[in-house]
Amino acid sequence: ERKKTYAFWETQPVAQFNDSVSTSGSAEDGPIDAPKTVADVRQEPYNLPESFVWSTCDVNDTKTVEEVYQLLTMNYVEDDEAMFRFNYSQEFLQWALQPPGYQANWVLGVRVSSSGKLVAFITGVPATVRVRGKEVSMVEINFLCVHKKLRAKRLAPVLIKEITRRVNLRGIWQAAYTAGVVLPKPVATAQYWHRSLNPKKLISVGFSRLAPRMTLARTLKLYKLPDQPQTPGLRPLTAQDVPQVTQLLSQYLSTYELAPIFTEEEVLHYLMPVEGVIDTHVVEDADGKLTDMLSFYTLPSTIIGNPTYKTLKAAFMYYTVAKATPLQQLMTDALILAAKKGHDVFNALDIFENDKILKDLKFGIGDGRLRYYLYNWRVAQELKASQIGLVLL
Ligand SMILES: CCCCCCCCCCCCCC(=O)CSCCNC(=O)CCNC(=O)[C@H](O)C(C)(C)COP(=O)(O)OP(=O)(O)OC[C@H]1O[C@@H](n2cnc3c(N)ncnc32)[C@H](O)[C@@H]1OP(=O)(O)O
Ligand SMILES: CN(C)Cc1n[nH]c2ccc(-c3ccc(F)cc3OCCn3ccnc3)cc12
Repeated sequence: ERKKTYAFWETQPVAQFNDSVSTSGSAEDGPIDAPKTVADVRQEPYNLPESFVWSTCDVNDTKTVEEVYQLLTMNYVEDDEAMFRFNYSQEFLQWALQPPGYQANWVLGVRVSSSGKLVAFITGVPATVRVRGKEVSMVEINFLCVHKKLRAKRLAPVLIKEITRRVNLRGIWQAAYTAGVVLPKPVATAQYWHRSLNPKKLISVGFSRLAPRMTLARTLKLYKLPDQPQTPGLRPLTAQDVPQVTQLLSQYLSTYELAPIFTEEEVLHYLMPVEGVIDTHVVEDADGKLTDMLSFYTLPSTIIGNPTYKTLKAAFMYYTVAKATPLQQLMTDALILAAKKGHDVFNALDIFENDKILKDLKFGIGDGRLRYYLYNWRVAQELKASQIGLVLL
């Protein structure tokens, strides 16, 4: 639901709900804040409440990434019924937080001074994002987390202001982020959908329910998939494919109003397969040309309080380009590959052209939405989900 007042967000350079609609309609897209230089940026860190200290977290350090994992696995995002909580793996965090150009001091934690216990976290990674035709250097903000015992103490605004300060010190003034909650002010709202891969487990953990007048046997039959992908020439991405895939992906992403601009180094980092983290396949034709690609990432959820099953293994649709192959066929292969790797469910947003194929591929609509936000960047017009070509982890 939408709050009436946002005491913190009303102080920030973000579009507000009560912003007067530009009558002239000619309002250009652009920064909300007056231009600043690095010299204008506050030099000292923001003050934390007594007994807390800032602590940059090196996720390459085994002990530190374990501490980050423990904080998130117990205190990060839950679904609305508090049945599931995201359980990002340590390998996933190392992948997500160390793309080309990453800044160590943008992986920001808060520790209890006396015990050293990690109790809050927020991260930023660099990204070049095209917004309605304008290329903007940004950070993607993610993994904002405050320990359950420290909630509603206004710690989040301090974390947000401090990471903003650190990013500004590097001459970056915009950010992109997504959230399930409504904040001032979404640039787009996406709906999430789920495709059952292991209906028996999903029903037994309460993720899905047996449809009316459906038996379990009939349900298993409904979601059954072939054991092997169907598209000829489908194979895992290799490093040699990166130049071609960068071309293929960049051309496709340029058709969206909000999308990343990837260098070859970023394509190598974000799409090179990492076991249990990111899976990318390409379609190679008879002449050795790459005509399509599909990718999904693995993000399990803890099943809160279930004695039999501990984890729900979910695949999340990432970047997919269907050029020579019909999108429906390519996505069916993604489902087959995810099922083959033991995923219980395949999640997707109704961004890209996904709304055309979700129903035919037997996705069911989810119980919530993911909102897209920009910091210090006004867009004259909210975007439709189908104009979004950006996936945040
Ligand atoms: C130029 C660079 C700029 C970089 C920065 C860009 C901006 C980046 C922004 C961050 C993007 C993160 C993206 C991301 O990580 C993906 S969204 C996932 C966020 N994390 C979770 O949901 C984990 C579980 N929840 C928690 O850990 C806490 O509830 C959190 C930490 C969420 C809030 O802690 P708390 O103890 O429950 O609350 P207080 O400390 O008392 O603070 C209350 C204030 O926080 C506002 N709030 C609540 N949830 C928020 C959310 N998801 N984004 C932004 N703001 C959020 C809320 O509206 C209120 O402000 P208001 O008074 O105006 O209403
Ligand atoms: C994106 N990234 C920033 C993580 C993140 N934060 N907040 C969120 C709210 C929804 C989704 C989401 C995105 C796509 C999807 F198919 C299902 C989703 O959530 C299901 C509900 N749920 C929440 C937790 N466990 C289950 C992600 C996120």
